[in-house]
Amino acid sequence: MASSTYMGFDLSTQQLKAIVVDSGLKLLQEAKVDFDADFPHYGTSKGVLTNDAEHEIFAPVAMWLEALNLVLDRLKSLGVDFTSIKAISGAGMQHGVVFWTKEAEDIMRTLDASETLVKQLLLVKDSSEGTFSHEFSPNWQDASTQAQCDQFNAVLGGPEKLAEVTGSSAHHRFSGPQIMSFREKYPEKYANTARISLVSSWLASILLGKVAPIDRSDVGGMNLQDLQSGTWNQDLLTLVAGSKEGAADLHKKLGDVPTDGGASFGNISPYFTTRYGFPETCQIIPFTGDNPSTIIALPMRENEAIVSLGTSTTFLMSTSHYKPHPSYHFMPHPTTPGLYMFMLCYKNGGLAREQIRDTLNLNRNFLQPTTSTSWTTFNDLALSTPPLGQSTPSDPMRLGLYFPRPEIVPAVHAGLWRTHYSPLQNTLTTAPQGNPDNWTLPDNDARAILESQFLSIRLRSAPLVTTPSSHPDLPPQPSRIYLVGGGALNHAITNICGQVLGSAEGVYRLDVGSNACALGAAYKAVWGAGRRDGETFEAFVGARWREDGFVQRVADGYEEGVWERYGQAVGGLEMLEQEVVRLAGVGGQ
Ligand SMILES: Nc1ncnc2c1ncn2[C@@H]1O[C@H](COP(=O)(O)OP(=O)(O)O)[C@@H](O)[C@H]1O
Ligand SMILES: O=C(CO)[C@@H](O)[C@H](O)COP(=O)(O)O
Repeated sequence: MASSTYMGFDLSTQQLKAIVVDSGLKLLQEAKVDFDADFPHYGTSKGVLTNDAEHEIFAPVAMWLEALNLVLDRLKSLGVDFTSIKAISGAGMQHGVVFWTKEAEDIMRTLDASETLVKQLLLVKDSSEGTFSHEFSPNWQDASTQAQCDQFNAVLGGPEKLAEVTGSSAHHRFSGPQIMSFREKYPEKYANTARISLVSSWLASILLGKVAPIDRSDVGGMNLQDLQSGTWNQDLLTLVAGSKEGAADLHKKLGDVPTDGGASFGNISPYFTTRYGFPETCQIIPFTGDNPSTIIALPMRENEAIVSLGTSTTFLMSTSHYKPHPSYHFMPHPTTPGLYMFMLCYKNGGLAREQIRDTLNLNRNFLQPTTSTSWTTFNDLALSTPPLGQSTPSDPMRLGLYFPRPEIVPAVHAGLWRTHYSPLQNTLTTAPQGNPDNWTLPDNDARAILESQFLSIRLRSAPLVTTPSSHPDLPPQPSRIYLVGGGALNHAITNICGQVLGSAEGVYRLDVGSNACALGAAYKAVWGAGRRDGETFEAFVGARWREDGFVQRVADGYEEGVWERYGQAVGGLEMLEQEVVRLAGVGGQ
């Protein structure tokens, strides 16, 4: 009999990825579906659709259904033996919600394995029939819910109080404000909604054949749960539902949240056993958010950090200290009670870097300037430019903010600002504007955008980092930084990340497969199905983890002199942000 294998999914902005590992955590196979490239008929760009007039960003649920069939077909053609898959878990981009009709579970129970999911589950347009009461899922980049966020921030007595209770102040993308906006905009569809899933629990539900509970960690991206007690906050439910009676109904729509992140939801649905050959006993282990799943792709220790360089940039730490603040997020840890995930999230990550790359390529007049996606010019310029554009430490520092989309941190409208900061006088010496003197455009942007992105992380993570225990002589900084996501493949990005943020033991890249969230999900499946009574995720994975095969050191991290110079620049960045918020007005997130 073949030995057991485990599957992990990641349903992210631009792709659905699936991987298979063995019980020793070894990666066996992986496959992906790229939404824009594989499904041009949905008309998405970078995985989403937009309604610019209302700042809405969303994705078609049907596209994800089609992707699930296709990614499994692809694994099959790679030779994956589905009969040995003992358990499945997964990750979904955070905050997005899917609305189910009351007919949904009946329809899911009676699926015909010879037909595709999309054909059988799709909404029957403008009626309550079908599985989904709304054909789209709001995306985390959506910025349409300012009015709802204002009420969220007010209802408990201010953004600080909301952050203390739910782990975050109100954010446009968070599920609570999104559900409230859905009820106000589409009251009939809301009334036709029997259940509400997050993206992660939605994918688990499809595989399970009934609506799966929301995950203990992903619930931290909703602005709805009291994280300390693990219960829905009644004032917030009442706000979203519009009345006290509505709050009880909303509670039913959301369901209860189990506390054990490893306890099986049950067996896989017969649709998948018949169509793909999964065993009837294959377990569905709770699916979590993509960021919580990323922190379990590595056995993280105190004072270590992950920088995830995907469509969004996120900075993640695992900590036992719950210190909520309106400008960042705390969420329950996906596997381990008593631990939390600290997170900073930036909307302008990979796509903002790509925009500078494309301008540079266009400017160099490459053979096919408009279609070149090569990072060579970007990297050469980033690495050949001195830190902060300074020839000597007394020169003004070049600092920029690159926000093609409204930003979360700081919460500000879209825009592009460049300036000079004098560390000696502690002032901005030129007004923030698009094109200042002594700034060679677009060449100087390559280094400046990377510095700006990492300086923002350094500014906001400072309260969380301590003196590395392995290097007690060094100033407070992460002991180690692990990079994951598409941008981690880029050596200019990895080097500049280490120079700005430090990292006593160096900068590492996760070197297993191409996707950390899917890997974390697969590890959770192995743990959920294989743990002994009371065995923690850390102990279980730690016993199977091999540093030499799983991570690679890609940059030095702390460089004496350079790190200190970036320390001065942090003050300049903070000043630039304040000035930009003053000029452009709060409006992002
Ligand atoms: N060599 C590279 N250098 C810089 N960025 C890269 C490189 N390869 C991929 N990327 C970036 O990675 C991003 C996708 O990363 P990924 O982790 O797959 O994202 P997501 O999970 O959000 O779909 C793209 O926006 C792309 O710009
Ligand atoms: O909004 C957040 C976190 O709060 C994003 O991190 C999303 O969870 C999706 O990120 P990608 O993996 O698609 O970059």
